[in-house]
Amino acid sequence: MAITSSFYPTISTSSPRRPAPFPNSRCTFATVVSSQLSKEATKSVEFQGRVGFLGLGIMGTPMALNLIKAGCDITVWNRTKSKCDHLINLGAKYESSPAEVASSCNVTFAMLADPESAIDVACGTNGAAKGMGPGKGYVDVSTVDGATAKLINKHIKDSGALFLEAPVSGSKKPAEDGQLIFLAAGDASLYETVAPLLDVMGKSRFYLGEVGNGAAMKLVVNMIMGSMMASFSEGLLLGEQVGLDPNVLVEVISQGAISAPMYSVKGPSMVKASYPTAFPLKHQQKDLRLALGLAESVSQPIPIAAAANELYKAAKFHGLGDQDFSAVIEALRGKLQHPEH
Ligand SMILES: NC(=O)C1=CN([C@@H]2O[C@H](COP(=O)(O)OP(=O)(O)OC[C@H]3O[C@@H](n4cnc5c(N)ncnc54)[C@H](OP(=O)(O)O)[C@@H]3O)[C@@H](O)[C@H]2O)C=CC1
Ligand SMILES: O=CCCC(=O)O
Repeated sequence: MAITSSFYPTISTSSPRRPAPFPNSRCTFATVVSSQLSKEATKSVEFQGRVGFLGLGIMGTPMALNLIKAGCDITVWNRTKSKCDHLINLGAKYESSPAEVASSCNVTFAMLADPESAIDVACGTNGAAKGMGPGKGYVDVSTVDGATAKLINKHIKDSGALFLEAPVSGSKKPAEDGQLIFLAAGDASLYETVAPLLDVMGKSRFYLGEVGNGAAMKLVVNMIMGSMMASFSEGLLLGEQVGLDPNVLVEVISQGAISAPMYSVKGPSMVKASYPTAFPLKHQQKDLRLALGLAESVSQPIPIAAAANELYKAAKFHGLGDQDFSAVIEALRGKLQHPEH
């Protein structure tokens, strides 16, 4: 059924059965692919078709794994092939390029690092667009800017296929638990088709209308998150300097109006100067950079985010890019200097 509303949030972990969109596909649904997986599977999927997954990093791996657990017929590709091995051992197929994955699948998801890699994987030589065509769909769940999403949309649409951007809110643990929040925009019929797959990987999904709106929503959310973490870092260090117990400070914050899961989850590790990577700092800085571009496009001042971005840049310059974004606190300890100083 065509979707006419430009904005409607839905919260769902299951979908009604609908006619098979890909009648010739080899996918079965609601089947468990191995006895090893059957113990872990928490959701099954009502989706008939072969599903491609490009990009098996911190997020892509657990997202694809949840699709396998739910009984999907998955084909994977990753730039570093060794990262495919675990999923291949669990039943995933492998193709040696994004184009071949797209060619062999009905819908293909992509979870890439940044705009450059998202464009290269979708539109480059042997990119997914080369394997796309009528009846297929491409869903980019990477965090990119609107211009990138629109460029990829054009390449995919030029092939006759459908396109959806669907960046996610939620980090490594929600990805593992199938608790992500999808911020989707683009072809409404593709959104309907892949809804059962989004419901396997996530706890909720929002359809936001035209391509670019998903990226904008994601960048605004992550701009706020980056500033919150920078501000939290300042508070922890100021408290430390005036002799407060940082663990008590974290507890006080958790009981008040500014309580946030992020502070309760990350705070105790930050107090120990430990930053196990869930959301790499380099990606948070990328999102602040992209949010600054978004703000520039409408002449909206965002001075807090701009200041926070400088901290993340300094932390990245000093080699903390692959650590968790909570390592931004190190840029405030007085030991790191900004690269331009
Ligand atoms: N981690 C998190 O908490 C969240 C991340 N995101 C967003 O999701 C996306 C992925 O994040 P995450 O999984 O953490 O990132 P990772 O850095 O763990 O993974 C990045 C992926 O992109 C691939 N990649 C990077 N550069 C290229 C390239 N030039 N060509 C082809 N592939 C490339 C990597 O391949 P290879 O293995 O070969 O390096 C890897 O598969 C990012 O846009 C991020 O902002 C969104 C929500 C939460
Ligand atoms: O883009 C990363 C978001 C991380 C989160 O929502 O916790």
